[in-house]
Amino acid sequence: MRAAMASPGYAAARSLAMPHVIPHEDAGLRCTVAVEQPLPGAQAPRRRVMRGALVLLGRNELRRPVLRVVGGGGAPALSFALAGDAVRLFTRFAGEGRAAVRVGPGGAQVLLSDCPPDALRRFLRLLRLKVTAGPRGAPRSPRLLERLPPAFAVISPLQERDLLRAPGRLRGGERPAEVSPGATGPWLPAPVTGPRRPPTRLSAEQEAVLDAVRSGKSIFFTGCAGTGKSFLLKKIVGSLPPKSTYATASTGVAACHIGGTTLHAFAGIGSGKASLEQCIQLAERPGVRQHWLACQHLIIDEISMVDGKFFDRLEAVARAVRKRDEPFGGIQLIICGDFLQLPPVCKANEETKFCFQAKSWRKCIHINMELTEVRRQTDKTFVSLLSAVRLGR
Ligand SMILES: Nc1ncnc2c1ncn2[C@@H]1O[C@H](COP(=O)(O)OP(=O)(O)OP(=O)(O)O)[C@@H](O)[C@H]1O
Repeated sequence: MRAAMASPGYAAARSLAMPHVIPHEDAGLRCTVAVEQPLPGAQAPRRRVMRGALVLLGRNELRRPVLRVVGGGGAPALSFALAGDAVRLFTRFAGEGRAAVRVGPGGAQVLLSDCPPDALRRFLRLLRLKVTAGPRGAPRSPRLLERLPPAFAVISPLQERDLLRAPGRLRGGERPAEVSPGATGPWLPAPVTGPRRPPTRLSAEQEAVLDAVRSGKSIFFTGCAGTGKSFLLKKIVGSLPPKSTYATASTGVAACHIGGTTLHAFAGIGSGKASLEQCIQLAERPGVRQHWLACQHLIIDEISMVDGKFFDRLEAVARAVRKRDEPFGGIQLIICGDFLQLPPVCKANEETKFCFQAKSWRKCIHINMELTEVRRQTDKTFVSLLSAVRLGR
């Protein structure tokens, strides 16, 4: 319940102040939506783009699944009755936060982009299963409804009966299978082949960290080796909008693990040892500046190896380039690492500071959390030995 309340869909629906459309975690998605509707006689479809729209999956008064798109600025919502067999999903790029839903034989398409990939996958799975399990025999001409259906209700969470009604190949597995654009035949995707891995669930303490990230506050979380810091970071990356999220780490190897880049490559200020003015100039180069401006969520893994002075320099550069006075120029920081592991790399006789000793650390980090449950080993004696070594005992 806590996770559902913290979900983007839940928050988005609350902000609409529409108590009857508060979705559970999977039924609402905040993203950019382009609606393309073919016009009779016209060569190009009519296209309408809505940024920051809320996409809801619900049912109308006939209990048929409906996809509703609520744009900003008080524009009327668009609702599409999902016409059973004519619905097609294009999910090849779901991992990059993009997908398309062709809503009926008329060819109208709802294109979703800049979605948190994990939320998008869950939404598509729910849509696929609910449409499959819903009443068969679609209305003859599925259409864009002119008026909101009087009885739009957010669709219920997946229940056992939905799974039982769905074809066997859709029942298990969290991974949405892919339908390539232009594919013919029934809209249902090909079965996922190969051994099915059990779905991985976050532990309660990992879930609490994810909730804190979703609250929008800047967070540092730590934990000894094997507590699932990198595992959780991947989940965090998957829960944030791709266009404004930058996953970085102090080293290339750590960056690879979370599918990101190094913090130095992102920042574009070299070692950061030049004067602040020079660093700002470097960060304002084309190609670097765009990243600084687009970034809303900056993830930094293996923070123990980032020098405190470099962190202070980044913080000052962020405020200057983004022209915002808030700490780190208003970027949400999601920082992870274990200060009892590797320290910052430095030359002989060079003085270094850990990041938590940086002047700007306290004003930048709002929440500190610790993961305590070791997930890599189950042998308790070995885990306590490792813990003693970590603490230098
Ligand atoms: N919730 C979970 N469910 C299943 N497996 C998990 C979970 N959390 C972590 N793991 C597994 O535990 C192992 C250790 O996780 P991970 O490498 O993320 O730890 P870490 O804290 O980053 O370790 P290190 O500090 O050594 O890099 C991995 O094999 C990971 O897949």
